[in-house]
Amino acid sequence: MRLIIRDDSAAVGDYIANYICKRINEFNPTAEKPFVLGLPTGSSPIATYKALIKLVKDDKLSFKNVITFNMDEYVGLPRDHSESYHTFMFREFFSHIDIPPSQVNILDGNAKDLIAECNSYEQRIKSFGGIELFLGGIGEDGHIAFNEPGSSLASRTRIKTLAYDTILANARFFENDVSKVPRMALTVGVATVLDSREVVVVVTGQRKALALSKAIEEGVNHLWTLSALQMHPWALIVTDEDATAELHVKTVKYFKSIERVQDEVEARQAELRAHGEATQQVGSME
Ligand SMILES: N[C@@H]1[C@@H](O)[C@H](O)[C@@H](COP(=O)(O)O)O[C@@H]1O
Repeated sequence: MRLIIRDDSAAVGDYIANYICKRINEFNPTAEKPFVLGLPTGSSPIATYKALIKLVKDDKLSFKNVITFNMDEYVGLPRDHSESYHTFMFREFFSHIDIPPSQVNILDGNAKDLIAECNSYEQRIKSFGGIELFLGGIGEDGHIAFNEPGSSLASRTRIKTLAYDTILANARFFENDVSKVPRMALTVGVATVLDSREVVVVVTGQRKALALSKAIEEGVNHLWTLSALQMHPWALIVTDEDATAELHVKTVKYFKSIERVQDEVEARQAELRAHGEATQQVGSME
């Protein structure tokens, strides 16, 4: 796992957007071989979405051959409700980029048969050859998507009852009225996220500091489902300084030093390439 620390959430958003841009452009997607991208909602990824929109507007990135799968959606909230994840995604991202709406996949929390909806979502992901890169966010209790504490680390897309802490945290989007927050959601499972070839998680703000330390400094544990990322061969967490508040100083120093050494290796490789010398591909997958 790699941990990248930036000063604030805007810098985190820029870093992740440039990272995703590089991945999509290197993949060189076509209609026959689209790039499959998993996406989250929440306030944390908004800076990333803003930076991605700018890259599209500057002609540095296109979503024409990208297929997206969102992580989760509330159950029973009308699709056009201002706080549904459908509305959120189009308001904050999809309406501002060149993705054909037919390539957007979001769970239908109003489906007549919710179990069938979850199963067909997993099938749809498989039909595209799996997810290339899953971008995720976390809740204060360390949940990824809506995989609340106690979720099976082998879980797949399913119906999930929300933890009371999450309902309280999300009340800010429902006029601070806890009774208006849906009690259930459809969510991809922890195993669905782990199946993707690469996982990138945005963790910003002091509210997430405890979850971050539990997830990366302690063992894999279903009470902090983000910790399952320790089992993934290609995981990256991008965080701001505020969210590192509960980490040991030595943890922060360690990950900063890894980034510094990686930068040095890449600079050296670029220098060698400039001189026409054969080089090996660099890039750390820990
Ligand atoms: N289901 C979503 C999560 O996928 C998201 O990561 C979390 C964090 O939201 P925020 O970024 O607003 O703190 O909110 C909800 O619980």
